[in-house]
Parts: sequence; structure tokens; C-alpha cells
Amino acid sequence: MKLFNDTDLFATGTRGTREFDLPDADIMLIDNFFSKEESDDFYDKLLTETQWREYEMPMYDKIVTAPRMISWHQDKKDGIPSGNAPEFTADLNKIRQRVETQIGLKFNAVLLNLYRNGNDGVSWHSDKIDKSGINPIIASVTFGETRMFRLRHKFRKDVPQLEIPLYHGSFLTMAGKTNSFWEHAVPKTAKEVLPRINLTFRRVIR
Ligand SMILES: O=C(O)CCC(=O)C(=O)O
Ligand SMILES: [Fe+2]
Repeated sequence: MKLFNDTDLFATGTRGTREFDLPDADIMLIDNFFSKEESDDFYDKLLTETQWREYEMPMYDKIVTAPRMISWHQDKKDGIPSGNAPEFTADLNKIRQRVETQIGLKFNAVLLNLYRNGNDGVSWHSDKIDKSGINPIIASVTFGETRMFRLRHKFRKDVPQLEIPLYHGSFLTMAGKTNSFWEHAVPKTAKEVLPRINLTFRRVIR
């Protein structure tokens, strides 16, 4: 069937780690973190088996429906309130395991975002830190369509914005001060694009 025109990228099979030389940020990217086969498989299963739901968010003085679908999963076992959040599925556990092994840290929650087409995106924001403590690490995995991940410094207008294409099977981390000093976004696009799934692993603390 597939779909994503990234075969040249996968042909090399490299798993190089890239770090970005940016002020007040600690960002690392690994393309091909998951193989093409693994990525295709996770993509298909996550797309069809996840109970995707809409997400209502405050926007100025209104409540609007976010232009994407989400699913939040959280471990129940460590006694941290998780509301009605479903547990990690077997596939989410497999993905989490790989991520944890790579960076040597544990995560207890994951947010899945589904960008159905070019009208879906996420506007400028920093990830909330109140539930993850100060300087949380966010670990992001992408399957499906390549979309641009944009970053901008919150306070320094002299620092240029940055655009990172996040490919099928890629892995990105944002650590240290990144969330305090930078915002990120996935802009909508007028191009005809297939669905993209992004997973951000997080550590929820009491
Ligand atoms: O889809 C992405 O790459 C980013 C998602 C994101 O920023 C978020 O869920 O907070
Ligand atoms: Fe985010």
C-alpha cells in the first residue's frame, strides 16, 4: 500500500543522532529510529485501533474543537490520578520501551495526536510543565505523513525560527530549558497530505 515518499531516507538505514545548536534549547533528532516495516505496522495499528476523540480547548473567550484528534494514555499503577485515561496498549508499550531504552528515562503517560489532513495542526505553544515538573523531557515519535515541526524562541527576536521535517519513524526529544524558552507548532498545510500520528511521551508527577 505504502504511502509515504520517504523510501530514499530509509534506503541508507542510518540511525544518526542529530543535536541542534540552539540557545536555551536541548533538542535531539533521530530519523529512522523505527524501521520502515515497524513504522508502517505501528501506523496502521494506531490509526485503526486507537479510540481517537475530539478535544475541546479554550481559545480566547471561547471553547473550540482542536484541529486534530487525540488519545491520552496513562499508567494506573503508580498511584497518580489518571482520571478515566486508558492504559498503554501493547503497541504503545513496545514503542515506549524503545524510547526508554534509547534515552535511559521512564515515562508514565503518552499523548497521541492524529493529524487527519492538511487542515489539522497544532498552533504555537509550549508543553504544560505543571504536571511534569520543571524542565520536563518530552519524547516525540512520528508515524505517517511528514509534517513540519516549527520552533521559535519565546523572548529573542534575533534567533531565527527553525523548521524540522518529522519523518515516518523519527524520534525527537526536547529537554532541559527547551519548554521554558521555546514554543513549537505543526502548521496546517494547503498541500494534499495523508494522516500523521505523533506520540509524545511524558512523565506525570504528583
Ligand atoms: O505533532 C507534533 O509533532 C507535536 C505535538 C505537540 O506539540 C503536543 O502534543 O504538545
Ligand atoms: Fe507540544
